[in-house]
Amino acid sequence: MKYISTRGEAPVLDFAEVLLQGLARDGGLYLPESWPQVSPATIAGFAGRPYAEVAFEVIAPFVGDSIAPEALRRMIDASYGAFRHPAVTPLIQVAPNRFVLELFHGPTLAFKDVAMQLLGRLMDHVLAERGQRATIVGATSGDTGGAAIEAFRGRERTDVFILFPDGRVSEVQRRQMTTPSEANVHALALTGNFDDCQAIVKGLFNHFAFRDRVALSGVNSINWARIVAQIVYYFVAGAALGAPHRPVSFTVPTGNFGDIFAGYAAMKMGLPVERLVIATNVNDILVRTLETGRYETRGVTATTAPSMDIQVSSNFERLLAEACGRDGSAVRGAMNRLAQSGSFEIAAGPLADIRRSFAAGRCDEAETAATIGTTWREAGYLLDPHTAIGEHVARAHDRPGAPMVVLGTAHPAKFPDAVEAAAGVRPDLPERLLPMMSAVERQTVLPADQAAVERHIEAHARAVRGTV
Ligand SMILES: Cc1ncc(COP(=O)(O)O)c(C=O)c1O
Ligand SMILES: N[C@@H](CCOP(=O)(O)O)C(=O)O
Repeated sequence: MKYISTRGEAPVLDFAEVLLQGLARDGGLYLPESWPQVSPATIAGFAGRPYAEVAFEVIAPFVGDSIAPEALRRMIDASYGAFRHPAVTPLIQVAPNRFVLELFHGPTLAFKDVAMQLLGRLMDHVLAERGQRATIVGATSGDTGGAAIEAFRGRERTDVFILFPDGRVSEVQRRQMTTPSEANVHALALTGNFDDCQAIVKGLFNHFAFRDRVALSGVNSINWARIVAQIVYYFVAGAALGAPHRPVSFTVPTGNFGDIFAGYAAMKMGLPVERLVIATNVNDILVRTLETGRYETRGVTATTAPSMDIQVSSNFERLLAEACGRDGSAVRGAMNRLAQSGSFEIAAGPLADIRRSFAAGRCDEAETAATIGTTWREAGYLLDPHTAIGEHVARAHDRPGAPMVVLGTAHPAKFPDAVEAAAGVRPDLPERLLPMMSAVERQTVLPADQAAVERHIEAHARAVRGTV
């Protein structure tokens, strides 16, 4: 399998290269040259099979001959063996036609673990085969950071630097990043918002001298391997609910558009999907885009669903590339306008194409709290604020015929204050995570400034390895 950049001007790469590269060198995001197809008979056969077996069948065509099949299978087994639920991503019915797909049974209680547990192992494997090291830099609005640190802590071939917005993540999220004591883990609290952190990460990738000096790699969903691992649970849920014989809809709490793009990929691979519904909080750039055809950034508002406090939604570029027939110059034009003026217009054809597969809805703070409260009282099920946003939007898009799956992206115990205020019950952290709540924290506070981040990373490389 080969990969091409959304902007059409970067080298065509194989899976292992894409895994280590993160962002393409033309500033774009990698996409597979074509979508592997999964036949209806294969989808039907996924029902009831162990998660790891389905994962291997879905992921292997994307990996091609970059990694030996036995090694890939071992890494998949180890990744999902670490989940605390035997089904890995169980489906819970919350209404006659609606289900929550619980994606938070991994080590850090968020859906990020599903991909990150595998990504850590894949990167380590490829680096070891090549005798290389990498510097991983990631931006987080709360969950990617903890999941990445958990996946890479103590690994000898990688240093991991996570940029998070100071004071804008929950205490549990912050402690997952600041309490690991391994020397290769670096939590950087930036005085800005998530979009500032993400812009700095992209800036580091576009500063080629720095990128090459530190052997920069990325773990955000700009890295195609993240998306690949997330495609699996769409097939697992779809098959459990009757696919390929009946279509299924998914509502996805959305920020950086990675998770829902994985659903789009599953659909392109043959999963019958009725609707992909984008659910946002008041940071609703994606809802406005679907309504008006104009992608326009505005200021970020802090909410009780901090991981979705995002305006620049990276993976939308992948969807735009698809809708524009992989026309790199059209995508480059849109991204240049976004950089220059903070907005771009989507032409009528591509917009109609996007609207055929996607719907969208927003959920404000009062609606989030009300949804947590009513779901607890009526269904006895405790939602975290991100999943509650999905549940609220899903209710408005529920249709008879196709079951609706809401992606449960985080465990309520990651956001105990918001959940307690809304439902009147305080969700408990699993016992294994309790020591973290009184452990010593270690973080560096930096301005939201690319040069300051570069200096910090290079100083570390000099101190530890005598290089750079
Ligand atoms: C709990 C939670 N829900 C939803 C999202 C949004 O996912 P995505 O950025 O893939 O759209 C995130 C962050 O990415 C998250 O951490
Ligand atoms: N919500 C995310 C933001 C980063 O998203 P990613 O999927 O691109 O890593 C977070 O919790 O950090």
